[in-house]
Amino acid sequence: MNALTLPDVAAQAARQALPLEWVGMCGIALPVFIEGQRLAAKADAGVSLDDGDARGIHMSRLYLGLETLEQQNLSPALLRRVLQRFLDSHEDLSDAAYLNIHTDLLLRRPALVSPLAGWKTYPVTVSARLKNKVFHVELKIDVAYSSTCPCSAALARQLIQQQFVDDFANKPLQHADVLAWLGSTQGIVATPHSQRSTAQLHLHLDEFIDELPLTSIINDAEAALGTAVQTAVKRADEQAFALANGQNLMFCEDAARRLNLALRRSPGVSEFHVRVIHAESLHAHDAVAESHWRREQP
Ligand SMILES: Nc1nc2c(ncn2[C@@H]2O[C@H](COP(=O)(O)OP(=O)(O)OP(=O)(O)O)[C@@H](O)[C@H]2O)c(=O)[nH]1
Repeated sequence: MNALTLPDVAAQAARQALPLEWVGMCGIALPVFIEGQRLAAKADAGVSLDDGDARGIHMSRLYLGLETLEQQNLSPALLRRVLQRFLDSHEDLSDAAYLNIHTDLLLRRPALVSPLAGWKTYPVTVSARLKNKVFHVELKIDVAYSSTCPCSAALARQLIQQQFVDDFANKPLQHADVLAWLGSTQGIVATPHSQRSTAQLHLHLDEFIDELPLTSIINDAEAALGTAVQTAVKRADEQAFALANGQNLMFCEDAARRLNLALRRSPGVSEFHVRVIHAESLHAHDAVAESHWRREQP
C-alpha cells in the first residue's frame, strides 16, 4: 500500500482571499423522475463560497448529493433536501446552494378530432435555490404553437372579396356557382401566412408548493393560445387545426397578452415573465413580445 496521503488542494488557503457567489458544476448527466417518467437530464449544481480564505469547494460532495434525484419524483421537497445536503456538506464554507435541472418533458397529446395521440417534448428547466433558510423554485418551459397573422388574414379576405366582385359582377347569383367558387383556388385567391411560434415561460413558484405544476402550466398556456402544435394528424385533425388557427389569429402581442391573463390564474405561480417568439414567414426575422406579472403582496 502507498503510505502517502493524497494531497488536498481544496483544503489549502486561497492565494487571493475573496468570496465567490457561485461555484460548482454545469451539465452533469443524470436521470430524473418527473410525473412518473424517467427522463434524461443535465444538472447544474453549485454553492456560494462565502469563506474567501478557502481555496475551493468540494465538487464531489455536490455530485454525490444529486443521487436521490435518480430515485424519487422531482418535487419542491426533494429539491430542498438536495440543496440542504449541499449546504450540510459545505458547513463553514457556503451560505447558499443552487440547482438547475434541464430536461425535456414528454407528454402524450391527443389529436384534435381523430382518436390518435402522439408524444410532444417540452424543454423544461427547474431552478431551485436555498439561501438563509429561504427556499425558492422557478420553472422555465418552452411551448410551441402556431400563429396566423391577423393582418395577413384581413388582406387575404379583401383579395377574396375583390375576386368575388370581379367574377360575379352583373351576374345573377346562383347558389351552386358560389359554392363551387368558394371551394376553388380561383375564388379563394389568397391565404394568410402562419408561423411556428414559441412561448418561453419563466415562472416563480410559491415557497410552500407541494408539486411542480409543469403539466398544468403547459395545459393552461396551450388552452390560452388555442393553436398548440399537433402530434399525430389525419385530415380531419388538420381541418380542425385550420379552424383553430382561423379563430385564433394572433400577433405576437396578442399571444403575450393571452398568456399573461391565463398564467396569472395558475395556482402556485407568484410571478412570471413571458417571451413569445413568432418565427415569421413574412420576414426573415422574428416578431417578439414580452410580458411580466407579479402577484401583489397582501
Ligand atoms: N474545488 C475544485 N475542485 C475541482 C476543480 N476541478 C476539478 N476538481 C476536482 O474535484 C475533485 C473532488 O474534490 P473534493 O470533493 O474536494 O474531493 P475530496 O477531497 O476527495 O473529497 P472530500 O474528502 O469529501 O473533501 C478533486 O479531485 C478536485 O481536483 C475546481 O475547479 N475546483
